[in-house]
Amino acid sequence: MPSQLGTMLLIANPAAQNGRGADAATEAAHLLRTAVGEQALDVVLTERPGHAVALAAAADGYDTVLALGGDGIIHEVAGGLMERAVDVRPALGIVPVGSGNDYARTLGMSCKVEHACAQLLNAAPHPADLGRVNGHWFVETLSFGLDAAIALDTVERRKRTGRTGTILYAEAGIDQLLHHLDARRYTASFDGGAPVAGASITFAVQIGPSYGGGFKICPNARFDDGLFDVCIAHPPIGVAGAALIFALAKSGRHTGFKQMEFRRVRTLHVEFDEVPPAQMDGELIEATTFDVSIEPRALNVLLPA
Ligand SMILES: Nc1ncnc2c1ncn2[C@@H]1O[C@H](COP(=O)(O)OP(=O)(O)OP(=O)(O)O)[C@@H](O)[C@H]1O
Repeated sequence: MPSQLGTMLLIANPAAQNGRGADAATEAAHLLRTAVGEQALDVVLTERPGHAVALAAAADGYDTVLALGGDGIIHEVAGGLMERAVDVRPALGIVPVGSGNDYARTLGMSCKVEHACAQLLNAAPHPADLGRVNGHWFVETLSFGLDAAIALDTVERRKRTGRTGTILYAEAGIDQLLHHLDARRYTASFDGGAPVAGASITFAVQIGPSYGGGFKICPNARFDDGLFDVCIAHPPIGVAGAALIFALAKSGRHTGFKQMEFRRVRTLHVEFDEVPPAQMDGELIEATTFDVSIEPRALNVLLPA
């Protein structure tokens, strides 16, 4: 079958989803090669964190680069592709094999390898916005506070207890809600406006709607509208209130609470009193000051038909 995707490079994280990435890469390579021919697809497995950035940056001669893994590997591949000049920048496709899969939700990609490959074979490129924070690119989410603390807690907890998946996230979430509902003081300037001082429990800067493994924190965010959607949860929020807001945020029904502030912006400068727990596409970022800007329609991504 002829493919519109041209020559493809599949960059796969064998360690994604606790090691399932390796088998998923074999399955995806078989399915794609069966459809497009042996010659049209090269496959490379990442060997360490950060490796996918270099692999994508060096993707000479490919029309399409596919990232197989979780949001972390998509983040790295997108960052590498953005190091390439625009006229030699392949389109990005994703085969979601992660724990959170937030970008997959935003793009409408299936988390079943077989279905995702079928979607890719019929996909069309569409320009997507990317975010930039302190020199790093991100595809979906940047956030400070509670959800970032949960994400970071899972890493330590996974090592300590060996737990994975929903149980791991539920334990980390309950622990953070009960014991670490910290308000963090910040000063923020939106679109170059006058600085605004405030305190936040969670402060999310979204390209698409999804963060934290499927929470629709900014339910109306669009990944191609040239704007960030910002959601700031202000104190006071008690444990019961936070649990309710989190439960409702799963389906984006938390927006009416008076503690929630929403904005749409192109740039943001935010300074915290001390280093907050912070994540971009699920990866740790450590700083007290964050300069954030949107690059509209920066990268062609493959969207299911
Ligand atoms: N070969 C490798 N060995 C160990 N870690 C790797 C390797 N290649 C990449 N990584 C790192 O693994 C981390 C997680 O990757 P990824 O997001 O693909 O999977 P995940 O954690 O299962 O999914 P999610 O981000 O959705 O939770 C990233 O920080 C990435 O840099």
